[in-house]
Amino acid sequence: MTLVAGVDSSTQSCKIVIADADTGRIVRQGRASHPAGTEVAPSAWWEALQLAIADAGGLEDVAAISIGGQQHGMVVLDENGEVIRDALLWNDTRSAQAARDLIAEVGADVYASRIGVVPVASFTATKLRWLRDAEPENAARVAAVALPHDWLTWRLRGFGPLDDSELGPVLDELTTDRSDASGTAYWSAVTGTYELDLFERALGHSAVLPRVLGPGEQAGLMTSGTLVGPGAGDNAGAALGLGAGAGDVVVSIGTSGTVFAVTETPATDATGTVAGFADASGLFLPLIATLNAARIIDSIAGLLGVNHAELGQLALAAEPGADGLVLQPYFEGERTPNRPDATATLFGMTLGSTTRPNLARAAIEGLLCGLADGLDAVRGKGVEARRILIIGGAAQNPAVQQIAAQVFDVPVVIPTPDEYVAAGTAAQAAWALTGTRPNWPLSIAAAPDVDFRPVIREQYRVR
Ligand SMILES: Nc1ncnc2c1ncn2[C@@H]1O[C@H](COP(=O)(O)OP(=O)(O)O)[C@@H](O)[C@H]1O
Ligand SMILES: O=C(CO)[C@@H](O)[C@H](O)COP(=O)(O)O
Repeated sequence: MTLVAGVDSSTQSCKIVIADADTGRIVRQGRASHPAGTEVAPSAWWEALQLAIADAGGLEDVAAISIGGQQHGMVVLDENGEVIRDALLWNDTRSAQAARDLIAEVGADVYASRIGVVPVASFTATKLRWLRDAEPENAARVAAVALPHDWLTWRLRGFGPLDDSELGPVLDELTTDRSDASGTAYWSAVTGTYELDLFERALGHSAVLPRVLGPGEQAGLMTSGTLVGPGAGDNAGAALGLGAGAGDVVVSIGTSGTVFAVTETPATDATGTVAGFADASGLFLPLIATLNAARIIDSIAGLLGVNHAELGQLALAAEPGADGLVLQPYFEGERTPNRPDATATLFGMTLGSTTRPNLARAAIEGLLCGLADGLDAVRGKGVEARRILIIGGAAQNPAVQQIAAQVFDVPVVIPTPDEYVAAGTAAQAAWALTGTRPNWPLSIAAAPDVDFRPVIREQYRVR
C-alpha cells in the first residue's frame, strides 16, 4: 500500500492524515494545538507540525506529503531566511485602514478586474502596507514574503535559517500554489500572474515571492526523500477533499466561517463581498468569509457553563427564531459584512425571551444567518446551489446540522466528520506522486430534511 500525507495547519491547530493513495482510506492521523491570538510566531506552526507528525506515527513509510493551511497570513523573511516578526493572521484586523488606503489609491474596480479581489484587512497585501507604515525598520528588512503553507513547505524541504535547517536560506526555493496566492491581493486569479506593482505598492519595495505551482506539481523533496506536493489554502484544500463539483456549495464552520464553490470561470466583485480566489484543481473558488464562526458557540457555551453537546440540546429546546432573540455575532469585528471594528450585539431581549435555550439557539442562528447572507452573495455571482456541504469543527454539532436545514433554503448534507482540508492535501500529495488526480469516494453522515423557516433570517435581516 502506498501512503500519502495531508496537513491542515489551521488557525487553532495542526492536523495530519495519512491515507492509502489508491482509496483515500485514512490509516492514521495526528494533531497538535496552535497558540491563541491573531499574531503568531511561525516557529509555533513548525513545532506543532512536528508534534502532529509524531502523533500520527511519523512519515517513514509515507511516499508524499502536501501542506494546506490558513490563508493570507503574512510571513516576512530577511535575507538570511529569518522570520522578521510574528505573522499577522487572516483574522487580525489592524490593517483595516491600510485596506482603505490601498483601495483609495488603486480603486476597488481596478482591484476586482485585475486580480479578482478587493482588499480587506484579512488579505496579505494590507498587512504588508500596515508593516510599511507602522514598522518601517522591519519593512525595510523584508527580503521575501510567504504565506503559512508556503513557509512550512519550504521548512519541510530542509530550507530555513542557516543555524536551523539542512539546506539554508535559499529564498528562491519558496513555493506556493494558485489557491493561496490568490488570497494575497497581489496575485491575479484572472491572469495567473503576480501583479508586482500592487505588491510593491503595498510593501514599498520589491522582494522574493514564492513560485506558484500548478495542481499536481511537485514542490520538491524532503531531505529524507519524501515527495512534497504544492499545498493549498485551507478552503481550496477542503474543496479538493470533498471532490466539490457543479451544484455543490461548501460551508465551513471552523474559526472562520466560509461559503465557497468550485467554478469554471473567475469571479469578480467590486463590492469586495465575494473574493474571486483560485482553487487547487486549476479552476476557481468564489468565496465569502466571516471572522466569527465556531467560536461564537464556544463563547456562548462558556457563558452558559455548558459543553458543546449541552449547548446543542439547549438550542434544540427553543423554537425557531428563539422568541425574537437575535445575536449579531461580530465578536472579533467582521469581514463579511466589512465591519472590522464592530462588536457583537444581542437584540430582542424581553423578560420572556431571555432564556438559556433561546440564547443557545440565537448563537447558532446568528452564526448561520451570516453564512446564509454569504450564500446569497456567492449565488449572486452565478453559482448554482443544489446542495450545501457543511464541514469544520462546529458541523459535528447536531443542533448546527438541524438548524442549518431551517436557515438555508437548499438541501443540507453533512459529510462524515473528517479533516477535509488534510484529506484534500493528501489527495494533492497522491496527485503529485502519480501525476493523476485521485477520485476518492465521499461518505455522507446525515442529510436532514429541508425545514426552511424564513422567520430566522427575516428577524436577523432587520438588525
Ligand atoms: N461539537 C461541536 N460543536 C460546536 N463547536 C465545535 C464542536 N467541536 C468542535 N467545535 C469547535 O470547532 C472549532 C475548531 O474547528 P476547526 O474546523 O478545526 O477550526 P480551524 O480549522 O479554524 O482551526 C473550535 O472552535 C471548536 O471549539
Ligand atoms: O481567511 C480565510 C479565507 O479567506 C479563512 O478561511 C482562513 O483560511 C482560516 O481558516 P480556518 O482556520 O477557519 O479554517
